[in-house]
Amino acid sequence: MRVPPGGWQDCHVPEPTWTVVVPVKRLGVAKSRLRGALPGVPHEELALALAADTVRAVRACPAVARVLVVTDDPRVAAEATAAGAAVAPDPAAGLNAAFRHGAAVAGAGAAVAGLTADLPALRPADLAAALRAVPADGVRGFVADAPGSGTVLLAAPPGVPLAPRFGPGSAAAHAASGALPLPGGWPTLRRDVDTPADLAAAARLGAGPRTAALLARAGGDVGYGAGMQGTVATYDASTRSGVLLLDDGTELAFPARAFDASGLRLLRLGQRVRIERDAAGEVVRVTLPTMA
Ligand SMILES: Nc1nc2c(ncn2[C@@H]2O[C@H](COP(=O)(O)OP(=O)(O)OP(=O)(O)O)[C@@H](O)[C@H]2O)c(=O)[nH]1
Ligand SMILES: C=C(OP(=O)(O)O)C(=O)O
Repeated sequence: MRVPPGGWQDCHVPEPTWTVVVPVKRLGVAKSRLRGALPGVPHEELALALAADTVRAVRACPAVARVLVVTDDPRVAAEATAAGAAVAPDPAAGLNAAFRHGAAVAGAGAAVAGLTADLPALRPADLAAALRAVPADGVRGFVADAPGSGTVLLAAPPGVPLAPRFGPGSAAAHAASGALPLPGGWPTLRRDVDTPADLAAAARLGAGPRTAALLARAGGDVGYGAGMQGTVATYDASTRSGVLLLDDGTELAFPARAFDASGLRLLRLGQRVRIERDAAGEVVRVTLPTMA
């Protein structure tokens, strides 16, 4: 038997090649639950790194023919283009509209998968295995996130509308709409990053280079904001709540219980404070930097 010109790999039946749609919010409003997760790192840098690592892994996935980033953010668009992805404008009507628009740009005959842009530990092999597990018989497949309630991937074979139902409780919504939950482990695919605790989990799995560089810049720890500082922008003594201004210029609301936990009797506007947050990103304590 003669070896084909490209070697024996030329004998493989070509696998379906997917167009992967990756929507990314404007960086200033993206990933709000992660604000302050990495002390000393501007929030937009972190949101950009999460998306850049996600897109990089998708580009490196052998089952993927094309990556389409749906965004209105100029920095995200520039990075996506440099990474070899196509960019489509955000219809500015929410996440599902962004997915639908990406699927429409991909074309009716394409195999289209929608993927969230917050998967910094994603390995191309996990994504390839999930895409290969999508049945070819007209049924959509989806992959739930690690907690099980959300969705990280929704994939529709050619000719099947993507019909995305992302948002709170999306795993149940996708199942109810007839999509099959894909059963693999794929830990780096399921590890979406919404909170500081998720970021720490992604770091343990092995974050991509952009996110890893920011983790290193922050000293290697996701501190849940411990050690983070800011100033008091507003304080309402009647509700004991207010808004803090972080050093990167972003605002963070704090509830009464965070003030109550401080033992302070009042806060002054412009006062410098130390901020402690829990693993979900909520402010749990506001103290003076001099307090133990
Ligand atoms: N293009 C686009 N992307 C979106 C939109 N809403 C959410 N996304 C992206 O969808 C992915 C999953 O959304 P979420 O996990 O809720 O992220 P998020 O809304 O940035 O984060 P939070 O502010 O913490 O809720 C993220 O990668 C977002 O960038 C939207 O309206 N347009
Ligand atoms: C939008 C979603 O993401 P998250 O729950 O991560 O915000 C979703 O799971 O559908």
